[in-house]
Amino acid sequence: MSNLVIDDVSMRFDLPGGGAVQALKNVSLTLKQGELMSVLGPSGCGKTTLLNILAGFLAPTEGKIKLGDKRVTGPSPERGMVFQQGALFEWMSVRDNVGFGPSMKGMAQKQKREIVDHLLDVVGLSQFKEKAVYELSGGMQQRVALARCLANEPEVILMDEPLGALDALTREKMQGLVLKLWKETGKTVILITHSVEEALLLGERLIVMAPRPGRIHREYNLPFADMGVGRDLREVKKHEDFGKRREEILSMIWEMEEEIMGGAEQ
Ligand SMILES: Nc1ncnc2c1ncn2[C@@H]1O[C@H](COP(=O)(O)OP(=O)(O)OP(=O)(O)O)[C@@H](O)[C@H]1O
Repeated sequence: MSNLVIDDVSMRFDLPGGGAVQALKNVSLTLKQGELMSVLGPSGCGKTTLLNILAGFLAPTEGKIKLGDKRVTGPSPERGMVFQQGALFEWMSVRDNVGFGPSMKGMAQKQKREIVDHLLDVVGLSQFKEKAVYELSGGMQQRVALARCLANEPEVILMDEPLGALDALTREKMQGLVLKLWKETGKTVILITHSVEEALLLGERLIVMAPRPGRIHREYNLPFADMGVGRDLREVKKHEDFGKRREEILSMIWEMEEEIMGGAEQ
């Protein structure tokens, strides 16, 4: 069981013209294997910076990240990333995109085919194996991105606004798919979103971050992700507590945004 530990992480960006931005300050958090956490917060509070540090794309200026016993010092297939869009190989078929990681590992053709077929079945794209990525809709492309990430057998899946570019209906379907994959695979998942509803639906833990410096402002443990597995998510949204939490968090973020705007106008 590999816990993901964020241990007193701070990140400062030195600016070329002098000065610095404190993007994160003293962020600490432990995620148990298999936990699903969503991250919300106003623009500039350090969400993407935190995800990039977890992915190993950035080294924190202070503190450390550990996955199990291992310290994170760079990117690795054990921490898979799903971006908003544009991270697929457009000219390759769906099958080759999903099989890319296993190919890089030198996996035998037969085993690779089995893994790819299974994952395309899981994400509902078995009929589209031979299509080129550019022939698919945005929602289908994100299904490919999820399958491609899973093909690397990551322990942790990091998602940066993975559903942000989709229309409302497709987004809702994909939220259901994320819940299904989370439950079926037992992976640890961290998902950044700008949507309060999505964060409530897709976070058994939810953190709200605050800016200047980027830090954890509030943390919630929520029942809605578990409730939503295999269910119509619209039913979950009708839950009385869902509405209450949505209003509470919306007001919290609204106030932070107002403060930022106030600061910017001075
Ligand atoms: N490479 C960089 N150099 C300088 N400043 C940076 C760099 N990357 C991020 N920042 C700054 O760090 C802060 C946090 O940025 P980050 O992109 O992590 O925020 P965010 O919460 O993901 O924002 P958004 O919701 O708008 O995507 C911002 O003030 C941003 O301008």
